[in-house]
Amino acid sequence: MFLRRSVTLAMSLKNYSSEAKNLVAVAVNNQTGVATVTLQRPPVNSLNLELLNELSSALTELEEKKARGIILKSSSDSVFSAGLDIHEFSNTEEGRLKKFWTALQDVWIKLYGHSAPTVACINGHAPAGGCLLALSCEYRVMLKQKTIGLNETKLGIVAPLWFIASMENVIGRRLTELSLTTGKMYTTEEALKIGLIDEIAEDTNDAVSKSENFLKLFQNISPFARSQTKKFIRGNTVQSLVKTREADLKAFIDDITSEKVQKGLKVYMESLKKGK
Ligand SMILES: CCCCC/C=C\C/C=C\CC/C=C/CC(=O)SCCNC(=O)CCNC(=O)[C@H](O)C(C)(C)COP(=O)(O)OP(=O)(O)OC[C@H]1O[C@@H](n2cnc3c(N)ncnc32)[C@H](O)[C@@H]1OP(=O)(O)O
Repeated sequence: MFLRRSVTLAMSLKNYSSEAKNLVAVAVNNQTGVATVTLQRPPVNSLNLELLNELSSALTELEEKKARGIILKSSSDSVFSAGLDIHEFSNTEEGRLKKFWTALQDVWIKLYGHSAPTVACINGHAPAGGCLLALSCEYRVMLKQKTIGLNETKLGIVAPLWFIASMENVIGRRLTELSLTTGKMYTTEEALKIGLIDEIAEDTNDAVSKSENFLKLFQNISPFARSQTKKFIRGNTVQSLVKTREADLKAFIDDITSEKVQKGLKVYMESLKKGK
């Protein structure tokens, strides 16, 4: 059993916030060193700039404090995350769109390449950016009767290459192509069948317990050997974004601010409201 450093043990329960509201809560189990990171932005945990900034800070701190595992979950049993907050796409505040996309890039780079083993406890629906967060983890446990997928084409937008790579590295190129071009949302049972998720859970307690069981696999593995191996496997995917961040940001801003995409998003948001 490899012991954790005492500095990690000092970290118990902490909320991260740049505002009065806490959109991400982090609780570390002092016995195991496993951190549970909970997204808590009702009603649907849509990812806005503030939430992404908090998540990014939490991931940095868990890297510095050498967390022994990370479980990413939602405070709601209905939605894991509805993906990017669509209101951010029409935000006209100067520089915010740039900050928003940069924060998303930061979160993905940190989560995808984190030294700690990571599990997505998908205790709710996980469309688009919600699916991206889950795909960035090493293992996925999902509640039954939910949905998951990269549905960007349904909104008339194009998933960037790093979204595609995240999916392709889990389910392979052929299924990724089919899934993304059709904007397919998979049910939990379908997702298990194609390997998009690893386990199905009855409820959130069961999902957390299954996530913890996955992390126990590493109890007797050297953290250095494990994280270095992960780096070898994931390094190229992370670097492909790190090296092209500016071009990726420009492509996002050009695409999302185009008249055609803005019109499509407006129609999509209206259809979401009508769906009630
Ligand atoms: C050409 C070269 C291009 C190069 C490429 C470069 C860049 C590409 C450009 C852009 C890429 C951008 C990538 C985007 C990824 C995303 O994540 S986009 C977001 C996609 N998300 C969705 O489609 C999810 C939509 N939501 C739902 O399906 C449902 O809400 C739900 C999650 C299944 C939950 O259902 P439930 O019934 O519980 O809740 P409601 O539907 O009633 O929703 C409650 C409330 O929340 C609002 N809402 C839902 N989702 C979002 C969201 N994503 N953002 C903001 N707001 C959201 C919904 O409208 C309701 O609001 P209310 O009516 O005011 O109560």
